[in-house]
Amino acid sequence: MAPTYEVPAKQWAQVTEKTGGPVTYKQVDTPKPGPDEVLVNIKYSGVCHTDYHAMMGDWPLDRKMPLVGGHEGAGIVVAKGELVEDIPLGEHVGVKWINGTCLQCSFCQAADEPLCQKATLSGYTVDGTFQQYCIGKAAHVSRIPKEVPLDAIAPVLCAGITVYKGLKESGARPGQTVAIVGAGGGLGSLAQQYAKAMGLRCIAIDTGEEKRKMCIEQLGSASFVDFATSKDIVKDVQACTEDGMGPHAVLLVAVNEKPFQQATEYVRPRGIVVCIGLPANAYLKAPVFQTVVRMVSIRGSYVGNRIDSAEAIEFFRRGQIKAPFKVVGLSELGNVFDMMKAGKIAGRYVLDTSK
Ligand SMILES: NC(=O)c1ccc[n+]([C@@H]2O[C@H](COP(=O)([O-])OP(=O)(O)OC[C@H]3O[C@@H](n4cnc5c(N)ncnc54)[C@H](O)[C@@H]3O)[C@@H](O)[C@H]2O)c1
Ligand SMILES: [Zn+2]
Ligand SMILES: [Zn+2]
Repeated sequence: MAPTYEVPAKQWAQVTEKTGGPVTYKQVDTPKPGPDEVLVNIKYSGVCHTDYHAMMGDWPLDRKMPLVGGHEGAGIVVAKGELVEDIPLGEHVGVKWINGTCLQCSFCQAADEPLCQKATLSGYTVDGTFQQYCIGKAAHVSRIPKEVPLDAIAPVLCAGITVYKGLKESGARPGQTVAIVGAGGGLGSLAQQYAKAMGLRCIAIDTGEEKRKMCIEQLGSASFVDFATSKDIVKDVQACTEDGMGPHAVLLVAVNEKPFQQATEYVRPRGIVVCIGLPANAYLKAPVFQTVVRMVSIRGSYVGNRIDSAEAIEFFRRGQIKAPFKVVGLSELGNVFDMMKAGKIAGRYVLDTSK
């Protein structure tokens, strides 16, 4: 028999009350699931740079306010609506950025649900995972096998899915080289592990000794270029490839505009530049002549669909994804945002919602 759960009327949450923050740790009402929704007791939530952008109002996309952010939530289904038949109470699930979509439009029909115009976004247009109890559409929560630890899988639910999808979009094939720009952060650290599991060689680009060490010694990148000390990024990145012609693909997961202007210069002829990071007010710029005669492609990649999500979790379950993360209490989100703003986080912070 499926277990039953007692759900408290009030719960702890981190709430953004106005653009620019800060977040306030306080008790709020526990939400109730609608007919096609589940209520998830979030045990752990990763902190993605997107959550910081959401608090700051960095993007030309409306969000709810006040807002409970967070979209890397891992937990247990403790209640569900009457239409939910295939998810038993007690199931381990993940709440990701795409909280729900219409399932009817041409994008949803083609399994391109991140492009659904009616998509609801966790921690952005609906309250997210920086709380103890969070709502997800049953059709969109990700199943997490019971043997997978909920703290370590949390960052996979946005960062992992997104870079896994981005690597697919990069067209890079086993044996080829991909540059990861922003390699020391949450997306970047996972990108190196997925790339390695996919048989790719990585050039990590970020700054500082701690991140260099993590990328080379823990995450298995072949080389590291420090963007802050390099005198010529283009030359230095190209020098990391055997023939000096540059990487076959570039994954841009940095939070600054500058590398978005540089990547087309060092990518290999016929290479693909995949834009994933979303710095505020940023533009892409590339020289037309070199882009044409070197046959360079530039594309965007946005989270992943449900099967990308399931595959990203399965890579983790098989033991192929080991990226460093630090666990602190939900009450400490404000400090995590401060470190994030300063670029001081190597890997990911994960919040324990019980503290
Ligand atoms: N497209 C998507 O679907 C998607 C999904 C999730 C996150 N994002 C975005 O991806 C970005 C990264 O998120 P995160 O959580 O990994 O952030 P993070 O703060 O953990 O990491 C960002 C890293 O970029 C590095 N960086 C800054 N300037 C750089 C430069 N000039 N060159 C190289 N590296 C540089 C920083 O040192 C840091 O290590 C954010 O903008 C986030 O909103 C996009
Ligand atoms: Zn749709
Ligand atoms: Zn995210």
